[in-house]
Amino acid sequence: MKIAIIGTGNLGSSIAKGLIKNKSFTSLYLSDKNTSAVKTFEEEPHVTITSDNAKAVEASDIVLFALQPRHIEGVLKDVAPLIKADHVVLSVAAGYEISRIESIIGSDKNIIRVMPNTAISIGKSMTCLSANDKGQGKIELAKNIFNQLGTTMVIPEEQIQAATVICASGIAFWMRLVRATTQGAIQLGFEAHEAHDLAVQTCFGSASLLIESGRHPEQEIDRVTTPSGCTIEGLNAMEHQGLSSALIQGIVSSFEKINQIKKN
Ligand SMILES: NC(=O)C1=CN([C@@H]2O[C@H](COP(=O)(O)OP(=O)(O)OC[C@H]3O[C@@H](n4cnc5c(N)ncnc54)[C@H](O)[C@@H]3O)[C@@H](O)[C@H]2O)C=CC1
Ligand SMILES: O=C(O)[C@@H]1CCC=N1
Repeated sequence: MKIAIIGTGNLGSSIAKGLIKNKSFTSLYLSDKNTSAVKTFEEEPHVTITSDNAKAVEASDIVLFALQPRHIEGVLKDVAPLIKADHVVLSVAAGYEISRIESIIGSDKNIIRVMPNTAISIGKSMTCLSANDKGQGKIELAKNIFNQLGTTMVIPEEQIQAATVICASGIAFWMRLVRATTQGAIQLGFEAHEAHDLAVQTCFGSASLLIESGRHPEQEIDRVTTPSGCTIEGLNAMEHQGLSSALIQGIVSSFEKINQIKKN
């Protein structure tokens, strides 16, 4: 596969790292106005670092646009004449609908919206995919790429905005929970690095329990909350402070922010 990533910032460089780790390409062009984030990859075999988007598009079959929503339109317009019917165009831009991409490069092109997260750099992304009519024929190709970098789910485009919040922004939400646990552990007397290690491994164990058991989180909570014990005391104190409600409100606020981003 000959892949180009246009925009190698936080997410583009994470995807590049995952692809390079997996060696899942015959050619990988990494194009950005500022290539500092991917300089470390320039010695990798079959990887080309460039600031020439057109060159990257012309050299590739799959073009992934990892640009901020406010920048993607200009770049799409620049390279539109170079995008052929055989190209597979992938966009990770939050709130930037397929219809807007089609209005620039045409609805006769293979277009797939991809919503991964930064865990893609270590092959642990939850990636949601949604294609236009022409792109339906390439959805298996996209699944093959992103299933090597984590797990995928094909969803209707109407759900990509929610997937952005749950799966992409979700990394930051879970990181904040880990950080808060670490702060609590420090208050209880652990050194910061010890607190971090305890919090991270417990978080990893919790997620692994759910993945491997297939059980509901509350079933696992019931296995921890000894009657009159410390766990239920802590959980109820958190809920009295609005823990679940705060998380849900944050998710909804994040979703609503994307509506504003769409208007830009
Ligand atoms: N960061 C994340 O965890 C996720 C981000 N996204 C989406 O991915 C997109 C990128 O987000 P980030 O990586 O966080 O942003 P970023 O700002 O870190 O990266 C964007 C890159 O685009 C480059 N760029 C800007 N104009 C360019 C041009 N004309 N030609 C070439 N490169 C150009 C910038 O130099 C920058 O390196 C956004 O649309 C965001 O909504 C989606 C899911 C997760
Ligand atoms: O925060 C943002 O807007 C982007 C989309 C999801 C993660 N980062």
